[in-house]
Amino acid sequence: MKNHVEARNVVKRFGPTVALNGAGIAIAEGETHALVGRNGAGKSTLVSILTGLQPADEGEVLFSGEPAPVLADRDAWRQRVACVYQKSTIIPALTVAENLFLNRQATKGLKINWRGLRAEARELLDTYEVDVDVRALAGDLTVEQRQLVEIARALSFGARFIILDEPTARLDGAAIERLFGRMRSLREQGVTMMYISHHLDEVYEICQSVTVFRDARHIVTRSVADLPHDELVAAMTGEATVAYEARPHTPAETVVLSGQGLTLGGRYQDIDISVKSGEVVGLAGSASSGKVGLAETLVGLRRADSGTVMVKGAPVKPGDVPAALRAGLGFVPEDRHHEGFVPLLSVGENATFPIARKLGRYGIVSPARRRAKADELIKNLDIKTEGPDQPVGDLSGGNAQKVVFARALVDDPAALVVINPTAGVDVKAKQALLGAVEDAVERGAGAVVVSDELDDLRICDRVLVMFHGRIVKDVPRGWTDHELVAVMEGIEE
Ligand SMILES: Nc1ncnc2c1ncn2[C@@H]1O[C@H](COP(=O)(O)OP(=O)(O)OP(=O)(O)O)[C@@H](O)[C@H]1O
Repeated sequence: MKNHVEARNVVKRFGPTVALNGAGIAIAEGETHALVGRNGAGKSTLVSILTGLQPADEGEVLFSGEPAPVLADRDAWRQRVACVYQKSTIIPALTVAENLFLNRQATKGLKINWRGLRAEARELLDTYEVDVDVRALAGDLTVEQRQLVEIARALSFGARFIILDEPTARLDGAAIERLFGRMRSLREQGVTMMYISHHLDEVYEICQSVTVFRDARHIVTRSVADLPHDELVAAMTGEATVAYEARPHTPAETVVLSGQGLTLGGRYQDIDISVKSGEVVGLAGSASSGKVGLAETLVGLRRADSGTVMVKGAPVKPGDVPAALRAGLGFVPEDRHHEGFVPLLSVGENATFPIARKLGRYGIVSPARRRAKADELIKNLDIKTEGPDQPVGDLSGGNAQKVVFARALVDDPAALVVINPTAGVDVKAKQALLGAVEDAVERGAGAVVVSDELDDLRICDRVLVMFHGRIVKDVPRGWTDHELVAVMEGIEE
């Protein structure tokens, strides 16, 4: 079969870091090809080179056997390749129609023909069966809708190669199935796709072949049918890895975090929740269940219309994150780009932010102490970085997530609230992060784990399942996937 896309012997350096070291990939026409590897392996760097956003230092990129266009020729790139990123390329303050026709508006003379623009946008979305209002602001779309708009936009430029970079990281089970349905039909129409994910079961479900990168190099390319799961993991990590075993906990009687009578219009109603020292409580449910809104209320990112949040028995000022942190909460937010870290600050500054007061006198942080603490966190969470002084914005996605985690743990919180804690982290790093939650719990913290991942919920002593804004069931440890999913989907109570 002909190769639709090829990257050969690509080298890319960022200062002292070699992000790609002679790596390559060959993607056959019409296939869905997975690219997997640990955090920092070089996947996103390859994406930026395959989409013409960055030049390679060495090596070449070919589309259908022809050399890639020069970087400045954006139109030529758009006709060849598009990427649906974790972070959207869509502009939130513009409408869907404007986003679709940015830089190619239907003009009448010098004036933009808005009616024409909307009609064209509607026609385009209809062609690709995307049911989204073209007048809606892109910022108001759900993650799923936004991805569909991005795919339609890519196809409308004539691109027959689409890269999906961790597209399921923020989708619930039903939305993932819809995305896969759409990917299958794109494939039937001959579209070639590259699929990046840390969910290896998805790779087996939706891809025909897989390429593994490790430490900036190409390790193997194989048909998924010929590469069993354990061999795939071994290729990624360079060693045999066993599945994570959740540990038993012994909760104390003391309640460290509770919410009483919490209601937030349109999100959740009449919630009572309490978490003991030494206990892990899960929150599960579909995207509309209210679980994230509830967790965000516990940490002060949202303010409930009524009800109280208490940490260690004392009420916390509603809707006030600093007050929640002072009261003893540590948290990992859903959107690390907005609430998680400050990209221009260093790994050390971000990770030790909550304890800045304690690291130096009179509010001045001693650089030596910050560095020592940061070194410890980098080692414990296995963060791949040049060192504590590197800006977090330069880290790979999964490693940035670990910095957010480090920050949540740094002040020995009485209660930990983590939302989709392992989003974007690799199979081995997941184990390190879940282990870090269990370590904190063994030191006496209580934890709330909000997740779409059943594997994350396995460390929970009980899982509260939410449905349409209410807690419908308190499921003790020992559930099967099928049982929990049935309750989450409201099929079974
Ligand atoms: N702009 C940059 N400046 C400095 N280093 C960078 C930059 N971009 C990437 N890197 C480094 O290059 C390496 C490869 O990163 P890349 O983002 O490609 O990894 P990845 O495989 O996509 O990881 P993840 O699974 O975490 O998303 C990392 O060590 C990262 O820190």
